[in-house]
Amino acid sequence: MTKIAIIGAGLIGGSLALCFKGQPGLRVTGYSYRQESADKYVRLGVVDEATTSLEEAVHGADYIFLCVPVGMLTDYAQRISLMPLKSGCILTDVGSTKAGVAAAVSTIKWGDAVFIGGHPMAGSERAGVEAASAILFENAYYVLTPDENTPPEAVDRLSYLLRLTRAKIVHMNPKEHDEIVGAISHLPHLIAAALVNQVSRYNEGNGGYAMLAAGGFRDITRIASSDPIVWRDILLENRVIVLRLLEEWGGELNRLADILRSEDGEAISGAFRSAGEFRSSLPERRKGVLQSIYECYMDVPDHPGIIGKIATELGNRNISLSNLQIIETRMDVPGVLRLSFRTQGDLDQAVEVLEAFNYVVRVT
Ligand SMILES: NC(=O)c1ccc[n+]([C@@H]2O[C@H](COP(=O)([O-])OP(=O)(O)OC[C@H]3O[C@@H](n4cnc5c(N)ncnc54)[C@H](O)[C@@H]3O)[C@@H](O)[C@H]2O)c1
Ligand SMILES: O=C(O)C(=O)C[C@]1(C(=O)O)C=C[C@@H](O)C=C1
Repeated sequence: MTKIAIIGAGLIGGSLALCFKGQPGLRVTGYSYRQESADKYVRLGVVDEATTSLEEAVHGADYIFLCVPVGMLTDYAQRISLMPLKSGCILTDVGSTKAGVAAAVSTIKWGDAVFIGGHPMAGSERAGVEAASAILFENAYYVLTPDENTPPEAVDRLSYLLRLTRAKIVHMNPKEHDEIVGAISHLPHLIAAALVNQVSRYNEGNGGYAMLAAGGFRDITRIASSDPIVWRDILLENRVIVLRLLEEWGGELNRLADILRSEDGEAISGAFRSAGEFRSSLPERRKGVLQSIYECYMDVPDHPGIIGKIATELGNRNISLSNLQIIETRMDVPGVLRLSFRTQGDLDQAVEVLEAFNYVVRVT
């Protein structure tokens, strides 16, 4: 039996555990610092067994996944390095920052064990084992950060195990990782939190802000609900890069303010045009729980029964809607409806049908 120890089976650790549990020849042990959580891991069927003893969790393990907040990773790595480990054991982490941990673990004596940094580029604003999902990583990128001293055989072995996540493994240098992920993940989380807090302050004086907050606000701020401790640690760890990115973000905002001040309509539409072009060129994840969404938006007149009519027309053609949301609707202007589908085929067919009914449809 191959033993996999998951240290902290929250959203990410629990999702990894679900990818491995029940696979032939694999046995998954969860570790939590709290008995209550360890019991929950077993009750929810995320692991085969769970313990609050770190030593017991890592004893005889072939793979150890450190899935705790970034600020605790080095401490856990150090403690584990002092415990008896199985020869050839591979330790890896899932932390959202890579350079700090890589530097810290490079000073640890691992004996026969090997440490390989890792970071699955998938997640959500939810936290805890209840949010874990076996398909979270499907088709996402999974970054590994081996260095020149990492035995290629160990990288191959870890990559082979990770095939069970159905993620796409890529290798990257920790510093480059932190620079890129700082811009595409850490900065956006800060911006989302700042925007929500700004609006929340306005709302204290006038509840209309929360009342009218519709699709646009919700779309850009979903990640503001992310776990406070997880994000405290990520941002503190990558602060040098994030502080520079924030300065550059300030520059972007100043440029936008300038063109607005000078009422330069061409420059404003240019900003949206170039942003839209880059956004549509982003590679899409074709599967997976969080991003298996193929969406279009359509303007709908505020007629009673219009939504039922749209759903019926699609249903009559066997086009399955996975979600339908009214983003905005007022008596005097068309509302916006967001239609979500599980496959590109359903989306394409739906657009064809809706356009045949003369609806204006936009695909994101
Ligand atoms: N949330 C995401 O979208 C995402 C995506 C990729 C990687 N990550 C990384 O994954 C790691 C875990 O994040 P998550 O989103 O699964 O968070 P989570 O809160 O769902 O899970 C964190 C786990 O750490 C444990 N933990 C918390 N405090 C602890 C303490 N004081 N001592 C011991 N264990 C403790 C919790 O019990 C839980 O099992 C982090 O390093 C994070 O950077 C997160
Ligand atoms: O989809 C989300 O909610 C996420 O926050 C996932 C996300 C990201 O920013 O893309 C967050 C942190 C990670 O380390 C990797 C992925």
